Order: sequence, then C-alpha cells, then structure tokens
Amino acid sequence: MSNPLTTPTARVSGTAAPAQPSIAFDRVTVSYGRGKKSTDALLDFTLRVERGETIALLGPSGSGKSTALKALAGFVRPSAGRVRLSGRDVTDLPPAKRGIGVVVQSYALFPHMRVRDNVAFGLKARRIPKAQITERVSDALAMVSMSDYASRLPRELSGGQQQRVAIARALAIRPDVLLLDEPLAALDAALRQSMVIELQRLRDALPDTTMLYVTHDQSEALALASRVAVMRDAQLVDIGTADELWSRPPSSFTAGFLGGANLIGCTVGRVSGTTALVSVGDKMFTGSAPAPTRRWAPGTRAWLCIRPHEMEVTTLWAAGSLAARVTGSVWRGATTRFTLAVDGLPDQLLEADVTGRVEHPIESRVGVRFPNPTGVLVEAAGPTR
Ligand SMILES: Nc1ncnc2c1ncn2[C@@H]1O[C@H](COP(=O)(O)OP(=O)(O)OP(=O)(O)O)[C@@H](O)[C@H]1O
Repeated sequence: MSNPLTTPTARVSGTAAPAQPSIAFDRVTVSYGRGKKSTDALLDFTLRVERGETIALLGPSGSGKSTALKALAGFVRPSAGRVRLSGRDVTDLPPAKRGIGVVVQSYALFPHMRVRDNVAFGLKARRIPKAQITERVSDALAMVSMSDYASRLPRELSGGQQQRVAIARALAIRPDVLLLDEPLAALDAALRQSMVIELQRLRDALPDTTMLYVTHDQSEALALASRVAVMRDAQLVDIGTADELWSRPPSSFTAGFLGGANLIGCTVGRVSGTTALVSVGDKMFTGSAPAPTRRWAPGTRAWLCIRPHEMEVTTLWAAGSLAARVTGSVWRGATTRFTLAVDGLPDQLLEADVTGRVEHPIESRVGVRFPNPTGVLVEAAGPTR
C-alpha cells in the first residue's frame, strides 16, 4: 500500500523538470552582531543536497550547523550568498512561505493544545480543508507510532513521545524538505538509540523527502545520513558518504571528529598501488594510501590514522609488537580504553580499545600491535610531528 505521506500532490508531475538540487546553499555568509563585535557564524558556505538525500551537518559546538539550518528555514538572513529550494531562490522569502518542516531539540509543542491540535497547527494556518486536516493528522501520527496519543496534552507524554509529536507536526504539512536540529539532544542515551532506529525507519518510508540533520553526535550522523558534511569554524571542511569519511578521512579534523583516531605524523616513502611505506622516526610502517595516490609523493609529510579499536594490546615482547608504557586506563563497559606511550614514538600518546574489562596498571609495560596495513594516510594540512 502506498504511503500518502510519500506522494504529495505537489510532487506528482508528468513532465521531467530539469534536475535541480533539492537544497542549495550558494556561498552563504551569516554574521551576528555589527561592526567590530560581529562574528561570522557561517562563512562562504556552499552545499548541494539532492532530492531524497539525508545529509548530516556534523561539527563541534559553535561551528555554525544551526545557523546553516536557520538560514535555510528563513530564521536568519544571510549577509551574502543565496539559498535555493529546488532551484527557487528563497533567500528573501519569509519562513512560512518556504514549505519546510522544522524539528528542534526542545520539541516546542504548544502546552495547552492536545497532540492532534499541535499536529494540525500548521495545516490550519495554511487553511487546509477540515476533512483533509483530520486525514493528514492521523497519517502523520501513524508515521511516528503515536496514533493512540492524539487526545493527550504534551505534559502527559514522555520526552521521546513529545519529540515524535514534534516530528509528526513537521511531517503533517508534507514538506519536501525536513530540517532536524539536534532532535535527540534532550533525550537520555537509551532513548536516543531507539529514536535513531525510528528516524531510520521514517527516512526509508519517505524516500522523496530531503532531510538535513544537524548533530554533534557522530554516531547519529553515521547511522542516518547518506552523506555527512563536516563543519568547523563556520565553514564546511569535508563532505562524503559516512563510509568514505570513516575509512578514508580527507583531513585530520574529520578523522578525529568521526569516532576518535590516533594520528601519527609520518613521512611517505615508496608508494606501490594503494600501499605506502612510511617512516616515523626510525621505524617503518605500511599504510594504505587512498586515491588519488599522486598526493603521496615520496617525502610528503602526512598523518597515519589508526582507530583505537584496531590496536591490539599484547604482552611485552609478543611477536610483531612494539613495547609501550601504560599511561591511562578507563573501563567503559564493553571496552577498556588504554592510553599508551609507545617506545620510539616520542611526544605521542596512542589510544587502544580492548574488548571487555582488562587491567594493566599505570606505568606497567605492555606490547602493542598495529593493524596491517598499519593505518590509512591522511593529508597533513598543517605541520605534522
Ligand atoms: N543569535 C546569535 N547572536 C550572536 N551570536 C550567535 C547567535 N547565534 C549563534 N551565534 C554564534 O554563532 C556561532 C555558530 O553558532 P551555531 O548555533 O550555528 O553553532 P552550532 O554548530 O549549531 O553549535 P551547537 O552545536 O552548540 O548548537 C557561535 O559562535 C555562536 O556563539
């Protein structure tokens, strides 16, 4: 059975329109404040999102993610650049005329309205006929598994249920574009995980809806997004599929931000195919050299990126291992994270995640085995050690 939310009338068309990105930011700059006190919260930001894509805007606090989303929704005005929806320039359009669904962290439900009236709010504002409102509200509540709660007030719902209602309210207007600004940030860890699964289900049920998902949580970005846009200091630094950014990080920032990484400064030696010999001090390692391999000319300084879970902590002198001193140990439930000073890699502490609860006293000597190949090469934007 077709889902009514996936086939809004506005999208049904017999003629093929020229393919325009669903969302386009063209060199958008947003500044807050005036004169000397002004800060660029978004700087020369360019991004194209195809129809039906889910893009995560991922970055640390203050990197400009929410500002990008607000510029698209019309809540802030760019000082330069244009914002387009399906090719239409909406930069000067008020928010209500953009036809975008927005979900924010704080739910923002009307406390005195029952769930069904909260969900109907945007439809009434758009003067949709009453019979259609009833149908759309019940479709939207069904999408988020909240049909049984239509008569409740927001205060009679849990945080997760309130956020589902907020999502239903955004979906009820059948938007082409849905913006989600840290929608799970107010929920506890267990609930966040189950909501990620619900959002995956929703994303799959709405293949024509373009979603822009703002988060600082890399696991949410990896789970939900077809592509991840990494932001730092008001700018886009990297964009790619979750798999690309994870397994072949284009920059040390992205390598570190997506899940933690040991970044070892190295010098590239001989490259053969996608394998490179690299030297770190007097030690040689084999790294994988992602395409385009012309970046890895002999003598180039680079980072060798090794994920903590790829490191093996062994006994001292175990075959193929380097000697190391334990400088820290934190049990994290499923894993124990060790911080290690490896002999011959001065000024560099490496992190290793070991399954289960493992004890090695601080200052004890252990062996550490690197994966094979040892890691993936990452371009060094600045000086490496
Ligand atoms: N209304 C405002 N007035 C002045 N400065 C602002 C305003 N809103 C945001 N900023 C500043 O703009 C920068 C970007 O903020 P933004 O909220 O876009 O970041 P963010 O990446 O979404 O951060 P977070 O993850 O903490 O929400 C920050 O330095 C912030 O302090």
